[in-house]
Amino acid sequence: MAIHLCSHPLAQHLLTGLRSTETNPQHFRPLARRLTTLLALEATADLPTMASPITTPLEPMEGQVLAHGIVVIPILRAGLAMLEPFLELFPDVSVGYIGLERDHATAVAASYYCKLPQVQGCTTLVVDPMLATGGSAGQAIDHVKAAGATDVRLVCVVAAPEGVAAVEAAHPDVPIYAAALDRELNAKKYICPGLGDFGDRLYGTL
Ligand SMILES: O=P(O)(O)OC[C@H]1O[C@H](OP(=O)(O)OP(=O)(O)O)[C@H](O)[C@@H]1O
Ligand SMILES: O=c1cc[nH]c(=O)[nH]1
Ligand SMILES: [Mg+2]
Repeated sequence: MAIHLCSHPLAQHLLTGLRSTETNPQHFRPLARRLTTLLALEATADLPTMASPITTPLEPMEGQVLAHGIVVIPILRAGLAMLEPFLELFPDVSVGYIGLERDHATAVAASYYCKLPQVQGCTTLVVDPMLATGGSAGQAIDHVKAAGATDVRLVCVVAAPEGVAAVEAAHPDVPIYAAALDRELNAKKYICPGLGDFGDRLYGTL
């Protein structure tokens, strides 16, 4: 499976807080932000750099800067929880938005919004905390590839084996970064043990 799991102990500590029913939206949001910082670093650890001549206060030297632009695309609405840490780490990023919502009965995601920046030549990070059936992530990746993205990465908090398999089958070139690979989907296509509906936990909706 093309999944990279974040091995940092802090990631598991933060994820445990997100999973607990005792965590209300007020505490859920900062936990999600802190965990995303770790995931963002993991998902970008191999970004290419290029030489940049600079002068320190002592002497000239050849520094290194990021070689390509970065695009971040949160899948609305839960993916919004993961945007801010990317903006803090990479202030130059361009941001696109893809709106997708699963039908409560069928769990099939329908698209309701798509606004993408220029993606050609950039590293495009699609961010969505939950990879369940993989329907939402697969559709989002279809959109960004149709816009010309080639280096595409998917960053999630919790993945289900079913979603990983679906993304890997449709987009074998797209690596997945997550904090956990959970056991399975239940009959309603929720991830178990999971953390419930991320969007509802984030925004206090039901
Ligand atoms: O892998 P899938 O089976 O497609 O499920 C994952 C999707 O489900 C959730 O979104 P939801 O449809 O609940 O929308 P929301 O973010 O607006 O709550 C989640 O944020 C993912 O986008
Ligand atoms: O477990 C799940 C599955 C899909 N979406 C969520 O927010 N949680
Ligand atoms: Mg939801």
